[in-house]
Amino acid sequence: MIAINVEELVRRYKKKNLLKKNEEYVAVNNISFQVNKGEMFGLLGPNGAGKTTTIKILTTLLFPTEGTVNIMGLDIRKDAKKIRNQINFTFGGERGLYWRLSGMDNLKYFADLYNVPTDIANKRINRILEIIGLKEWKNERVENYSKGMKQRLHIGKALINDPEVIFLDEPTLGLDPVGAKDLREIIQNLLNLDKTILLTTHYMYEADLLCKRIAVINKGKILANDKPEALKSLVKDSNIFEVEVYDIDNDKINKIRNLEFVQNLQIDSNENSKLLQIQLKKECNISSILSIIDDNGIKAITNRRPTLEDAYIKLVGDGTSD
Ligand SMILES: Nc1ncnc2c1ncn2[C@@H]1O[C@H](COP(=O)(O)OP(=O)(O)OP(=O)(O)O)[C@@H](O)[C@H]1O
Repeated sequence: MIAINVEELVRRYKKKNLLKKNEEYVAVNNISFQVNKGEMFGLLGPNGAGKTTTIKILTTLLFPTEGTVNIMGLDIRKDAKKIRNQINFTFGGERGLYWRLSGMDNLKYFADLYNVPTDIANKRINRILEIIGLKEWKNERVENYSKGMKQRLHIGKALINDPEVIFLDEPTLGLDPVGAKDLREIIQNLLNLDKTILLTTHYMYEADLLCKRIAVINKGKILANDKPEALKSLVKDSNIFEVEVYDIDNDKINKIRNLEFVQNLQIDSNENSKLLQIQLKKECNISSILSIIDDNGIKAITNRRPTLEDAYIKLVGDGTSD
């Protein structure tokens, strides 16, 4: 069964610039995708790609400009109220919880909002506290929770109406590696409860680990929609060459980018160094790269197999062109 069906969805915003009153900005530009019941589906894309706009439409918070959306067979335009009973969502960040209440009282409050009968709510809340690993902390005020615990409570909040479909917008944003790992396990376990999940994330590793299928979205359009393995095969014929240098100027970077066997170049800047991640065709001449950066103080060189992140960079580009 199809849980989420999106067809030719378009969302335009009026531009905020007062001088260009009637100009519109297309945030979601004719996208279509389906998510099967019980599946975890990932929506990946850079800032401003249109992910949050899409989720807001799917959760009935924003009206679509064009196109159709069905959630559990219900039409987003006609059955928004019924849909709201079958879905829930988290929009990351720390807002939306009552910090002066305990975790348990937060959940009780949200159960009330959904009119869950008290006896069912009590059982459900106990179960939720187990799922999100906050049983021992249930009477502690949320203001004393760590960021990871707050995010777990957000997931708990999203389970309070026992929804069929859950939308998670960047659930692990800003968490430390251990907090993020714990949360990923909790999210993974939601599939055992037969939930359908639509997840947005900036972390490729996370999408690769959790999602059965992934749509890569950029500038409002879907560039690819496939299993992680299939996306990775987009870069199976390339090699990733990583060079860490103390510093490098734009001229040299452009010289490397223009080498005929260089498919992509991504730079991660740290305080004391820059990491160049260079996607190379199979047939390449590494020494010509090294001769360009020879005098820049090379700290480290590695050669590695491509990951989902490399496939993503190939699809979305490295941010140098518009
Ligand atoms: N209310 C609004 N009015 C005008 N433009 C908007 C509005 N909300 C979003 N946009 C624009 O629509 C585009 C898509 O935004 P959206 O928030 O959906 O992207 P996103 O993929 O979720 O990005 P991020 O990862 O940064 O959250 C952006 O260019 C954004 O500036």
